[in-house]
Amino acid sequence: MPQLTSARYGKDNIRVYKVHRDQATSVQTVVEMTVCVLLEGEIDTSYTQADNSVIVATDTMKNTVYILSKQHPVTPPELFASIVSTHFITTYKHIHAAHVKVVTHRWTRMTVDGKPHPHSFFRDGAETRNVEAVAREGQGISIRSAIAGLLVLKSTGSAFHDFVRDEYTSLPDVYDRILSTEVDCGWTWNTFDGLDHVKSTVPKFDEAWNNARTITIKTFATDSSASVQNTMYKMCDQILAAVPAVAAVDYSLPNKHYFEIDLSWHKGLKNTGKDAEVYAPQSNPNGLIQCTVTRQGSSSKL
Ligand SMILES: O=c1[nH]c(=O)c2[nH]c(=O)[nH]c2[nH]1
Repeated sequence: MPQLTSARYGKDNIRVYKVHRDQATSVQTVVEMTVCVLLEGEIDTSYTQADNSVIVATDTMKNTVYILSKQHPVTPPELFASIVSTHFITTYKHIHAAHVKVVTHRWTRMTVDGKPHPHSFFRDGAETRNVEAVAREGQGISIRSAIAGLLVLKSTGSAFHDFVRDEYTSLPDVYDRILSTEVDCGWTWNTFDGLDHVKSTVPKFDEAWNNARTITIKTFATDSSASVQNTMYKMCDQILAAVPAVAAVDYSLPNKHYFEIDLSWHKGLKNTGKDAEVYAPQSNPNGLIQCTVTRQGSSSKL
């Protein structure tokens, strides 16, 4: 007999734009986000017995996201994701968990003639602010906040040497290399009792995002990097110290390689080692280095 061992469904890629118009100043502020809602609960019969009576239509989920966007603040995203996920577990008795992911895209205010423009914005990069909230009946709300898609590069200040060397190894020790990665940095909050607990934490969410972003950028730039592994661990350590309400910090960093090009075959042109100036950026394969760091004495293990 087959057995349904896990079931979750919902609406992905719900795109929402919300504008706030300040009547007094005529300054407008915009938020654009992409939302995913996935529900769990007593929905097995919809899969096993064609019982649609337990299905909240994914179209209804989309409508709900629009309506809640109108009725509530959409920032900080930690609050909005908690509002949406709590809505689903409190509105439908048979829905016991709601996973809500909110990806906020950048619309940065333009500066025109040295002044912030009241209603014009530009997309300054593919970086997004991501939040995943899971409201689970009787178990509160768990939230992971993240920075994703932040592309960074340093042209020196990074080395990689003294790694395992055996008959499979061809990579030379490098004492000065280019380091580039697309940052995916997440921080998981101590579990919230419920929506009121999230509401009382609102001022901390933007502060944590700012701290994580500043620490990531500053450490990337200033660390004399021995490896991606060591540099990312230093970032985690500082974020844990800066944000006490966070239980764990995680990074996933692709190592975007830039290879030297030997041009000596062309009239003895010197372009390797200390003479290297022109490099070949690589798309693949790439290293992928990940870690999660928690506080000492915490029970969670890697
Ligand atoms: O920082 C690095 N970590 C590695 O594990 C690794 N492996 C590799 O080939 N280059 C690098 N660089």
